[in-house]
Amino acid sequence: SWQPINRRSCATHTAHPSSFRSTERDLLATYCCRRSRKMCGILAVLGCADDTQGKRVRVLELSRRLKHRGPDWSGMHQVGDCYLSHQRLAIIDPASGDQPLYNEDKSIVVTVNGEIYNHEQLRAQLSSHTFRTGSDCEVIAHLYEEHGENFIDMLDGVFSFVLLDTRDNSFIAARDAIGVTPLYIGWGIDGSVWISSEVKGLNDDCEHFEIFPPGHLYSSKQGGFKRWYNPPWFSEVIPSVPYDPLALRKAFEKAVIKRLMTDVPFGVLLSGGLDSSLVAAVTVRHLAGTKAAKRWGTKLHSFCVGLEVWN
Ligand SMILES: NC(=O)C[C@H](N)C(=O)O
Repeated sequence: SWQPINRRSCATHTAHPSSFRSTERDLLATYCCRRSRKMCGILAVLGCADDTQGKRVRVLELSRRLKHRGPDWSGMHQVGDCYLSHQRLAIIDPASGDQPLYNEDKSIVVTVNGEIYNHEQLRAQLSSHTFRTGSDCEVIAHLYEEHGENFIDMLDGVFSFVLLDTRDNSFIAARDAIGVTPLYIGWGIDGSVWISSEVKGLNDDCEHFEIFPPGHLYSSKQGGFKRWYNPPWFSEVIPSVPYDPLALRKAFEKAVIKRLMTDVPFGVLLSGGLDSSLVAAVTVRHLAGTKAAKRWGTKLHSFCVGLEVWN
C-alpha cells in the first residue's frame, strides 16, 4: 500500500542534533557520531529532459560539492536525461568496487552510500548471477533484477541508494531503517527528481526539496514513498518486551561485530563516554576472529578529539 509520508513517525526515527546535551563530553560524542556517518556521496538527477553536455557538466559540478565524503573515486553514469554520480570512500573491494555499479548486462545502474553487512549471504542466494566486483553494494543491482522493488528488507546494513532501470527508465531510491546515512530528495521545475546525500547537491537546482524519510522507498513507477521498514514494535507506545540485560548485551556485541567488515585499515574514534568505550571494548575482544585482523592485525587503533573550552 502506497501512502504519503507520515512526517511525525519519520521524525521519531531520526536522531536530531538538538537532542544532545551540550556538555563538553556530549559535544565530543556528537562529533564522533556525525563523523562516523561520512562515507560516500551520491547525487542522482532523473528525468530532467536535458541530455546536453552543459547539463552533464552541471551535474558533475554539483557532485563535486560532495567530494569531501569520498576521496577515493568520482564516478558518473548518464543514460539520456538521467544522471547517477558517486564520490567514493572505499571500504569493501577498494580495487574494483568503484561506482556506479551494474548488473550483468548493465541495464541496471546503482549508486550507493552504505555498507551491506550481509552481502556475502545475499551473494550466495544469488548463485545464478555473475558479479562484476567484490563490492558489498553490488548485491542491490542483482536483488532488484531478481525481486523487483521488494527486496529492501533483505538488506542488513546502513545505506542510501538510487537505482535506475534503463529498460524502462524507471528508478527507485531507498534509505536505511533509521536514517544512519543521510539523504535528501528534491524536484526541479522541469519535472526532474533529484536525490543527494547532502542538501548542497540539490538546493540550487530544485524548486522544492525535503529530507528523504528513513525506512522508506521512493518509486518512480508508483510515484511516491512507501515505508519498507515495518518492525512489529513500530506501533507500540510502551515496549511489550521486558528489559533483559543479557539480550541487550548480545544484540550490542552482534551489532559491533558485523561492523568490523572492512578491506581497509580502521580504528575507533573515542569520545571517552560509555558508548564509544563499549564499542572499543567489544571490538578488542572480537577482533582476532575477523577477516580484517588477518590483514591488518589484532591491534586496535584508537583516536580522540580534544576541544578547547571557552569560559
Ligand atoms: N563506502 C560506501 O559507501 C560504498 C561501499 N560500501 C564501498 O566500500 O565502496
